[in-house]
Amino acid sequence: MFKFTPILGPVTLIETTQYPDDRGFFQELFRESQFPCRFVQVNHSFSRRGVLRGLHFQAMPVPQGKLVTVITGRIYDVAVDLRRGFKGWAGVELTPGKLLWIPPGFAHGFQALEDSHVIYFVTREFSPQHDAGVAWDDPEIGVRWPLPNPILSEKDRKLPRLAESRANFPEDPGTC
Ligand SMILES: Cc1cn([C@H]2C[C@H](O)[C@@H](COP(=O)(O)OP(=O)(O)O[C@H]3O[C@@H](C)C(=O)[C@@H](O)[C@H]3O)O2)c(=O)[nH]c1=O
Repeated sequence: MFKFTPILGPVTLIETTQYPDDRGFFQELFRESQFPCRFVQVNHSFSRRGVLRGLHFQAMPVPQGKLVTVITGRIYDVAVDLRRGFKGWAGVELTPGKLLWIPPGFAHGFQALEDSHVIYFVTREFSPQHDAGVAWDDPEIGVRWPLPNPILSEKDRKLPRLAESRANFPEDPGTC
């Protein structure tokens, strides 16, 4: 069983039913009949508390949709609407059993609120030549990150602001 809650346009929070018993619990994370997107790659990253990854997207013609969740820990997950220019952002806390669907055309980033294992299913294979992003702290976007002094990758420290990267924006990224 899944509960779908729209967060920002097509960005959707998905809550899955957990079936606890003496052993622990069972949950479905994805079922094609409930959510008809095709996923072609599954990623796993581990982040220590305070780590911030983002804001990333895959440029045209290979934009990626992402279905993100945590296996252990807690993250603040952020989607930024970059379809035909910046249209807003949304953030939601994810814990095990909660997933966020981030469609193609949105940049994605998260900050780990605890040591967290994150997994996400993506709709296109990773293409290093199309790997793109915008600065996590771009004031034009104005994401309110929960923890100060984030731990960043070298790459994320150098990402351009929106104003310098508009040419990369996905114009018509499709829905899935
Ligand atoms: C994303 C990705 C990275 N890599 C490699 C490239 C690099 O050597 C190493 C680490 O890559 P990064 O520093 O880009 O990893 P990371 O900063 O975790 O990038 C990820 O951030 C989150 C927010 C997303 O939304 C993802 O799509 C992805 O962009 O892993 C792959 O082989 N396949 C992949 O799909």
